[in-house]
Amino acid sequence: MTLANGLIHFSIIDYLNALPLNMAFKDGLFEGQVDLTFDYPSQCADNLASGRCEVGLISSIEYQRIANLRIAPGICIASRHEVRSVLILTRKPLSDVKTVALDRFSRSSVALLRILFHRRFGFQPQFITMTPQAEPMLAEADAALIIGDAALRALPQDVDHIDLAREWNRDTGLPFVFAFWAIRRGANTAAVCDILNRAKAYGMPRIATRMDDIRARWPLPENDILDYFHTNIHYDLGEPELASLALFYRYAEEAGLIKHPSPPRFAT
Ligand SMILES: C=C(O[C@@H]1C=C(C(=O)O)C=C[C@H]1O)C(=O)O
Repeated sequence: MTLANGLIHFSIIDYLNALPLNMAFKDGLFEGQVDLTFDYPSQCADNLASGRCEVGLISSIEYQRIANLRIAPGICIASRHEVRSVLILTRKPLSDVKTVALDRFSRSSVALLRILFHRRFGFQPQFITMTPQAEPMLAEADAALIIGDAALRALPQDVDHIDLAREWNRDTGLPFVFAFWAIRRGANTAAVCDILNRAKAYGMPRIATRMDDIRARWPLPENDILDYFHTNIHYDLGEPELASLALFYRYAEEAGLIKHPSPPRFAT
């Protein structure tokens, strides 16, 4: 489905972690070719599923829930050790947690948390889904899952912070792939991949030169922002990331979160 005006419709995450991938879109590099919607991860996936967009930056788990997608090769939002922005805040050891408030904008991290409970403890706590705000979440539940920009804000320090990428890496030795670009069947995949590759090459080298603008929107210390992009998050989808995705999908199936997983298929 190409929209009536001939533009390709992209649904894009607007968290700090997506900036290296979306800066070129924001700077208008593809004006006249693309139509943009900025949304939360869960909504990007829903837009792709419903056909409201042709290309979405979506939670990796959603690839298994939406038919006929192709993944843009070589690009993802992933973390090797600590991601810093996908956190379980908890007052109790996880084995004692009975209720978890889930960030309503997440899908991959929700699946990752459920896999962690399934594999480590063999039970699922009760879940409620909430807007990501630590205090109200922790007033309702023993633990809270918070992702993205909300996890980078000041958080209560009198609770434990568990970094989900670190937990995954401890258990598997692998990075974790939170999100990637997925393209609906019928879209011009060559044109889309060209845009996405150009956007990826454009964003990262400009992060350091845009620091004032970035800090106006995300008021964090400059070094924290640079560390986040250089140490916590990475954007290359290669062999370790593919191995990780295969394991993530297998565990998700074992935990009853998805049906038999299809292997990742890439756009050409
Ligand atoms: C690393 C992150 O990855 C995110 C986590 C997602 C999810 O849990 O579904 C989706 C997109 C990414 O923005 C983050 O938000 O901090």
